Amino acid sequence: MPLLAIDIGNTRLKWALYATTEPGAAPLAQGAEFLENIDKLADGAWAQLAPPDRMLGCCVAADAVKRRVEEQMEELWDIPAHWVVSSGAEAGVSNGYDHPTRLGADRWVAMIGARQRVLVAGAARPAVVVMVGTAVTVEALDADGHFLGGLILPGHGIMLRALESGTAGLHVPTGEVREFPTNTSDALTSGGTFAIAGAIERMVQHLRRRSGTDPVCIMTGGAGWKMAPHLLEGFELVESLIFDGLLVIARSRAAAQ
Ligand SMILES: Nc1ncnc2c1ncn2[C@@H]1O[C@H](COP(=O)(O)OP(=O)(O)O)[C@@H](O)[C@H]1O
Ligand SMILES: CC(C)(COP(=O)(O)O)[C@@H](O)C(=O)NCCC(=O)O
Ligand SMILES: [K+]
Repeated sequence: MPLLAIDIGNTRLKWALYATTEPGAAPLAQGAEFLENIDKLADGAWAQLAPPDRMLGCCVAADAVKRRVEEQMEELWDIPAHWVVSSGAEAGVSNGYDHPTRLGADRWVAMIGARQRVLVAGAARPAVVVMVGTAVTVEALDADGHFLGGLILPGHGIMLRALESGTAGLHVPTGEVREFPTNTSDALTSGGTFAIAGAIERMVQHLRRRSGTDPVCIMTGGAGWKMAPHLLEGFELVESLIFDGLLVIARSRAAAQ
């Protein structure tokens, strides 16, 4: 029962083809495309795939992007596109958002993937789940799998572009992350990195105070590797977190049928 899993963010579409929904299954094939290239998927990366017989995705990009992806699928396969919508509860995670359906589907799916990793590792513990993509999100899950709330902040690229467009003198190449930056490039790169690191550390503190125990810390997203060396807390970098979450959801929905 090959499953095509798709994660559409504001910068890139990531996809992976799985033979089964077993936890930890390695994908048969996977790839990523910038959104400007998604109209070539049917003629390119997807052309040679073993045909999937189901698809499950999450999308936080515009509806027009989602439709373009559905068109690429229709060119090759006769399967419906199923997109996850955040809800009050799914696959063992409950949603504390004021309006559960307004929570970004990528955030919801990542938390469902993280919750499974926490439970597979042993006793139920609270978790901080960080995604570093176009934007950065920092979520708090309690030991019962309840989403307490989360932060949204600009990613590296948006921070730099905002500073460039809002000032006269900040047009410089990318710099290095330094504790004490001594040039404009390093000051900007370090400022962005430590802004994100600071937000993450605060959420870890908040959750530790709220739950009285050390949370599990999990990070994912295209720019996660940039942040990993600069965090005080021990974060596990899990590239496949959204796909893990999509597999959990696919399995739990199939079991409920
Ligand atoms: N090789 C790379 N290709 C694309 N993005 C990269 C790469 N390396 C780092 N990045 C960073 O990752 C971000 C995109 O991450 P991604 O998780 O795909 O974002 P989104 O889910 O918002 O589309 C970019 O904003 C960029 O800063
Ligand atoms: C926060 C996000 C923009 C993150 O998008 P990304 O960086 O993954 O492209 C996305 O999850 C979103 O549009 N969320 C809806 C608003 C919310 O979650 O409250
Ligand atoms: K994303």
